[in-house]
Amino acid sequence: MKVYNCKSFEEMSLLGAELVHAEVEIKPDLLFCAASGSSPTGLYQLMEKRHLDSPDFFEWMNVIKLDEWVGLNEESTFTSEYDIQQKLIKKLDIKEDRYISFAVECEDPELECDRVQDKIAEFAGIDICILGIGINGHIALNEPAAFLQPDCHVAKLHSVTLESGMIEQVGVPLSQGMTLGVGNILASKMVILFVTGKGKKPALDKLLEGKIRTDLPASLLWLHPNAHVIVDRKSMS
Ligand SMILES: O=C1O[C@H](COP(=O)(O)O)[C@@H](O)[C@H](O)[C@H]1O
Repeated sequence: MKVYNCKSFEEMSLLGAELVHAEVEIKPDLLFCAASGSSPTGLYQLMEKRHLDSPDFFEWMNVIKLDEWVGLNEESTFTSEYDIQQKLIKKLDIKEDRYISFAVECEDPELECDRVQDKIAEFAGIDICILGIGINGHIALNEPAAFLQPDCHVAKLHSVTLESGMIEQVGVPLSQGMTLGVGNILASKMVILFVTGKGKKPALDKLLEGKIRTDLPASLLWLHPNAHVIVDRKSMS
């Protein structure tokens, strides 16, 4: 795992964009896993800029959504779907047949996770996995626990996640999410974790201890040969 200390959110995002763009140049039809939330926002803006400069740069890229809340409806602006559609899919003109996504409204979330797991297998895995870190050290919705799950699964949300600002605004009680598992993340050819935002310093400090622990799911990235942890130091103070 390689750790980069950046002076600002902008520097962090620029470094992430350099890594992503270099991979897309080599493999234009790669499978890109997109996290929702605020951490990758700068990266997505730089990808949009690249798309505006070279409209065919992302033409063959495939995208998969990292996670989704269970219990929201398609009209909600709090879904990961809404976030990723607005920041990435629409901005890069990603075609529907190049986008894999946990459906927001599904009768059986477990079956939906199986469907997404099969889709990943069809692609022989993810090429680039973009992650943010939760205040409690979660990656995607793999929450701190005694055991972590390798494949796509329905996750019970941790109390710290439930207390996060966004969930409190949703207005409906949430308790679960659909998420890629830690096996899907670790099997990705490249992982980029953005560490930025208020309240993330304790999780970062624990991560940098270098111990692999299931109560800090991000620490599993120490096992990955091509994981890039990009820290916005300004937001850590
Ligand atoms: O709960 C979640 O949090 C992380 C981090 O969110 P951010 O807004 O601080 O970037 C996010 O990456 C993850 O997808 C989401 O499920």
